[in-house]
Amino acid sequence: MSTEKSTIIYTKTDEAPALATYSFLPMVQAFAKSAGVSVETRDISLAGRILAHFPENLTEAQRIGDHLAELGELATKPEANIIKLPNISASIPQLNAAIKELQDHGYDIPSYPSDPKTDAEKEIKARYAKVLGSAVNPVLREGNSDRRAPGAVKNYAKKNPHSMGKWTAASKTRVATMGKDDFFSNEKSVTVPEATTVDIVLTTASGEKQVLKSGLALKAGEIIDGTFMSAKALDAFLAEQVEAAKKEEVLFSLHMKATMMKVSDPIIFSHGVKAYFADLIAKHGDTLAELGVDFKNGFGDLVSKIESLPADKKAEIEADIQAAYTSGPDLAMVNSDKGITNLHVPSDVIIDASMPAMIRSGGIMWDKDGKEADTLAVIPDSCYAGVYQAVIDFCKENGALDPKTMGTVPNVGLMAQKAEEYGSHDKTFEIEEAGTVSIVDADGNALISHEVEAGDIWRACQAKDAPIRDWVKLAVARARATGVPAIFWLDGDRGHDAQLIEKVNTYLQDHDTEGLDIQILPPAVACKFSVERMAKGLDTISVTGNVLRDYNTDLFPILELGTSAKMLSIVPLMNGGGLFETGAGGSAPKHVQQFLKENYLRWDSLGEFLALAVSFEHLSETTGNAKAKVLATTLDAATGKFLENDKSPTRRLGGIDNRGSHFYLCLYWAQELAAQTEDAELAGAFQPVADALSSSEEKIVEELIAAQGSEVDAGGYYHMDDEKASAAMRPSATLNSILALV
Ligand SMILES: NC(=O)C1=CN([C@@H]2O[C@H](COP(=O)(O)OP(=O)(O)OC[C@H]3O[C@@H](n4cnc5c(N)ncnc54)[C@H](OP(=O)(O)O)[C@@H]3O)[C@@H](O)[C@H]2O)C=CC1
Ligand SMILES: O=C(O)CCC(=O)C(=O)O
Ligand SMILES: [Mg+2]
Repeated sequence: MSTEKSTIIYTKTDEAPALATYSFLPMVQAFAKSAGVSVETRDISLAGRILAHFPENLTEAQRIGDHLAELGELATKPEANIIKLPNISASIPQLNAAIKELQDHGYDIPSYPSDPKTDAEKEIKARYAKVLGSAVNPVLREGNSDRRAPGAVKNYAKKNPHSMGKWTAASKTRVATMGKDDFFSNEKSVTVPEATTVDIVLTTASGEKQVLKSGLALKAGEIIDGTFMSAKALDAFLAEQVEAAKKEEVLFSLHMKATMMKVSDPIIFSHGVKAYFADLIAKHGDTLAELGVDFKNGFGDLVSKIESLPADKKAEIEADIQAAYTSGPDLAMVNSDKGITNLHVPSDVIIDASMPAMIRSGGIMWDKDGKEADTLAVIPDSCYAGVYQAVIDFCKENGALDPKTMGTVPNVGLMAQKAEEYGSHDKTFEIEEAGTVSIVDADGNALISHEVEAGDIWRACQAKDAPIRDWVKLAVARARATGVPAIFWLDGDRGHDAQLIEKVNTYLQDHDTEGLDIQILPPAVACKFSVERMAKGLDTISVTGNVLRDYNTDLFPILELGTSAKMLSIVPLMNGGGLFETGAGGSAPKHVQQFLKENYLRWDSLGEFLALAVSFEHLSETTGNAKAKVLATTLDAATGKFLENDKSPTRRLGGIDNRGSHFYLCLYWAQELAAQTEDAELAGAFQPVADALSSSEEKIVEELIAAQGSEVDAGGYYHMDDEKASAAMRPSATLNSILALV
């Protein structure tokens, strides 16, 4: 064991998790200090990432380093110990809002040039491209994913079940997917035996060769895929679904992952907007082109850009928008009070959370009047759509699942080194001219070729061999540790999965699988199998690729626990370090809105508590710091007590919120530390803290609750003012003074 400095990195992110950090981090730092552990922050918030890319525009005092790049490097080293809170994966509307706020705060950064003309503008756009979409997680995730609901959390959910909507056989909700001419059906995949370098080349009908990407290095044993979605087929499919939703009298809803699939999915989203507003766009095409409306940013781009039109022209378009709403099917709404539809902003409806939330609610979404209605959930590509249909079918047949009795479906996900679709951004292209796209190796051999037409979306993905081996190993380890069946969700009829299945079968032989139940099933079948077991109270590990890792770790937790924020989310880094993600959910923008309006933060930090305990434990193992081990076990015990006593934020003003829940965690943690007998020094140090917190309980809770009820100023949304936000999140003078003594 080395005796290197014990350091944990705690990330500064965005929105609700960032607010929670102002309250929770000082507590963590105070407790960690007693074990000689320093907890340092690094800023990977959207605002921080923007500023890091424009140092020359900023004063010395305004500059911040590229903390994301720094952590990306750290993640490849054995000493890495990083606690990662959810951050914004920005769409262009979010990026623009963050830039505007920073400019208003006196930061001289450039606006986002959506249509760059000069080289300078192109360079700015390229810098912003590094900030857009899911820019953080792929950099840090140098390991595969182990996400599960710990026993204490699962038991808490069984005892305190969240409400579930009713499901009946009469529900008209269903999933629509292409099933042909899409990424699933066109996928071709090969495993390269030796390391090589490939180019992606489009040969147009006239024989001209356009290199779309050159010098893509592949390692020996790496899987590479190529596939495309036909734009014509997509448009025909979407037009049919608009018709179908109207005919079936259900809401039209489109579910994409425009943040993580930041190249392909905004394009698909734009086709969705164009399908719904086809007549409007045909009629006003010239005006919209002049305005530079880009439907990849959603219908909201039109809504904001027509503001600059003369009043009569604007009114004409607005009337035609209303006509579109009247003649088309009702749209699922994101916010019916504000008239924001499912098609307004591509980052508002994110499939991993939107589909489970819809299923949890009994298959309903909300219409323009805020009324519940069944929905046609449009998921164009058919790689994974069948998973949701399988759950819907089950619920229609059997009624809603019951959180009091249902089993759990943890996940082991392949994601290291930008595996699969989530690593495809730099290899995804909207084809400009018909021809053949090929992946050509160093010897000039075409490994994969596709005939494409203009507008088709072509993409390549990679999955490296070492992460796949590691993933199989992790799956076997989890199956062994739990004795629960482990199902690989892989479809031999899909190009990529067929390659993966071969590797899985090979690498399983490296392990002792005697007595374990390990199966390989296509995703929809695996889902049906798992849900049927779940309903009987049985557990089943889902072992999946990167996309289903994302989908399943919201789908099952949202059904089981109400939210994926309560998940334990561990990324054992391949070089020995640990990345501990907090929960599996997003950053819940609506929590911030509520906080600013009424000084009440509903965010549940349970994910942070769980991550912190495993982080201390990992630290104790890698550095031999025995006190860190005591912090870990006492924190786990405190979290158990926290759940038992139900000290999570209540949902109403006047109950304890996020800050109150942090206080209780602190109290229980101090009590556990004082009571343990492993380390007398720690026990002695925390006895007075526990006593002080305990005797001041009433006063502290009163002070925390007294702060609620009125508007609060955090100094910003994307770029908060540390002093103001900290003051707002630490309103109990009594609690602060006790913490100062730790
Ligand atoms: N790892 C990461 O960094 C991730 C980041 N994101 C980012 O988060 C943002 C929003 O994402 P989206 O996927 O829509 O999810 P949300 O953050 O909106 O979460 C969905 C719902 O889950 C519940 N919820 C989530 N977290 C908590 C919590 N800690 N406490 C209580 N309830 C919670 C709430 O549901 P209810 O009100 O029904 O209880 C919430 O409305 C986006 O900017 C996205 O890019 C998203 C996923 C992961
Ligand atoms: O990186 C992102 O954009 C979101 C990540 C996510 O949803 C997940 O990891 O579950
Ligand atoms: Mg997710």
